[in-house]
Amino acid sequence: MIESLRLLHDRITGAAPPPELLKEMTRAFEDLAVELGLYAVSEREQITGHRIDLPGRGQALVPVFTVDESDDEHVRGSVRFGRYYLGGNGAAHGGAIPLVFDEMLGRLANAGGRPISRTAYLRVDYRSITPLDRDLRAEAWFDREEGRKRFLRGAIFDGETRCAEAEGLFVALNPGQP
Ligand SMILES: CCCCCCCC/C=C\CCCCCCCC(=O)SCCNC(=O)CCNC(=O)[C@H](O)C(C)(C)COP(=O)(O)OP(=O)(O)OC[C@H]1O[C@@H](n2cnc3c(N)ncnc32)[C@H](O)[C@@H]1OP(=O)(O)O
Repeated sequence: MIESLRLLHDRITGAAPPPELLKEMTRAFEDLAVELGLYAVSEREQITGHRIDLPGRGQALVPVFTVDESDDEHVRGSVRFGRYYLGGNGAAHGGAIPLVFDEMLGRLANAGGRPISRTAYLRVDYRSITPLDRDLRAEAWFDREEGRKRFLRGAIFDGETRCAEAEGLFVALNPGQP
């Protein structure tokens, strides 16, 4: 379902259907929303975002980061920004790129049985445009750890071109901290 939703996001962004079809589709979306509303659950019970076995954890917010290899200190994989993430002129939106870094760095920060941490800051440097519809190489790694503070870094490449890089601080939560 989430795969279909991602495709739909891309197609909606890239289409200009005639007004009659737009009306028809809008009604169909509204009907779906009403039907899904009948099955609303709490955050704990929801499926999206909680299925670590599914691409993108089964959520449609963040472009899917596919892991090729990983250990407790590094992760290497690929990411592809579809049309939905267009900023302008073929380049990914500057807000979509930190989404991917937060996901990659955040997942790594919490990997290896470490206690859950939250992002305290995320700094992103945009080195070159990040093109849409291309498989980009993405990497994240642990820089250092100081008590509850975990400093991680990451980068996204298009071939040899460094598109963007990030540094994040993740702070391990104290017991009972939301
Ligand atoms: C995580 C969810 C898990 C869900 C599980 C689903 C299963 C899937 C598994 C995995 C997928 C995960 C993939 C996604 C990951 C995404 C993660 C996010 O995006 S989290 C949302 C955005 N972040 C917030 O909402 C934080 C809001 N802020 C806070 O809650 C607090 O400020 C927090 C926890 C960051 C720190 O607060 P304090 O009260 O616990 O601790 P203090 O004493 O303030 O800081 C501790 C140390 O850190 C430094 N520090 C804190 N913030 C700093 C900052 N912004 N810059 C520099 N230093 C900072 C402080 O100076 C202090 O350092 P000194 O010990 O004195 O050396």
